[in-house]
Amino acid sequence: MQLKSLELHGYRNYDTLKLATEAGVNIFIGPNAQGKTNLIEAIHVLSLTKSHRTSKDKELIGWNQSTAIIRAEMEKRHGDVRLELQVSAQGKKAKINGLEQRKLSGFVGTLNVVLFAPEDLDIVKGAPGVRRRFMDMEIGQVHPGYLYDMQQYQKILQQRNNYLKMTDSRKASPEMLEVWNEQLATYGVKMMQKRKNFIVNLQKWAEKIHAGITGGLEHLTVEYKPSFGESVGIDSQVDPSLFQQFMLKLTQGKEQEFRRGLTLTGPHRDDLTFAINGKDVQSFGSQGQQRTAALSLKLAELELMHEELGEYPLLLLDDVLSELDQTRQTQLIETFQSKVQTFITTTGLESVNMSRLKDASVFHVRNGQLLR
Ligand SMILES: Nc1ncnc2c1ncn2[C@@H]1O[C@H](COP(=O)(O)OP(=O)(O)OP(=O)(O)O)[C@@H](O)[C@H]1O
Repeated sequence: MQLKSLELHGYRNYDTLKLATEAGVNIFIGPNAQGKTNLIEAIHVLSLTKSHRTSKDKELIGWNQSTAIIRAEMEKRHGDVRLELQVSAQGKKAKINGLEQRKLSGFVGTLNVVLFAPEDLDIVKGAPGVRRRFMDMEIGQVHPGYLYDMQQYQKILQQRNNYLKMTDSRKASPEMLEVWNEQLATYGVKMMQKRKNFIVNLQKWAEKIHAGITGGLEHLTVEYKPSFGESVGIDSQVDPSLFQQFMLKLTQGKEQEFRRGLTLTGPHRDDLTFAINGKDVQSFGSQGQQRTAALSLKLAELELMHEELGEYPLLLLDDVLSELDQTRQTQLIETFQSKVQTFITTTGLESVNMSRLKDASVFHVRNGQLLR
């Protein structure tokens, strides 16, 4: 797929921007704090309706503005599509080809992106919550139904946790808990099976890509570590035995859960592990190995989405080229430039291996304005 144009109104430091984008590599260059990341973020928000930098939507709205508008024209395998997302204090409104979408989940996944930013190092290095968010964002792009299951799961989890916190275990209603447990296990098992499926497929590509980048020296493995149930299947139907295990865990852990006021089992406590040549990357990997592992994961996602969607998503590289040595940059650029529309931000072209770029368009960013 390809973004043909991008239009911003009242978005962060862009009052009005109309940009015709190129099919190949688009480079946004400029000093710090000019609006390079804001542009990448706007494309990401149009894809997922969420920023990768903040969970507070109001931060996206330009100061002294009441609404931020992102519009784009894109070319997809099945034809051209116009997208519009409005963000205001009242919430978000999304339109596809001028038609307002009743649910945002129906909008997510029209434009697909893979973003690689410096903070993605945390997927390997950071806390488990970062890895769960990574899985959720990526699966949600390709399977909007997953987002629905996740939202339902979180809603029930919140209600159940409130109940655990507020209620004396001796006075708790077994009927109420039973209803929550059943709902939690139903949505939770669906999430676990989708996550497992995603990681199994991602691993296949990540291993190959990582070996390519490291000249065959490093063998990367990624494993899904659910909070229980070692043998999670990848079926789309709810696995009855996993459902029963989940129910049993919830029932058996009841006393402890009341004591702590928390649900202690389920996908909200899942994790991922990464190993290079059999050694845990989080504990033993160098900074460079951790960064390369994160990059391999992101590049694997491009291939995975291509398999699922029949076309490549956009690749957004925010301030990461300078972090990679020339060999890794070359590998990255050469692998994808002819098949994936790419957006790169950088403070200077000296850190980009320009000799390897075929048809790159360079835009200079200054204080929320663009010059070609
Ligand atoms: N809601 C907003 N309204 C107006 N301006 C904003 C808003 N949010 C951020 N900014 C401004 O946007 C600028 C930051 O832009 P951005 O994060 O895109 O920088 P950048 O060009 O990527 O810089 P760096 O190279 O440091 O990463 C800052 O000047 C900031 O004050």
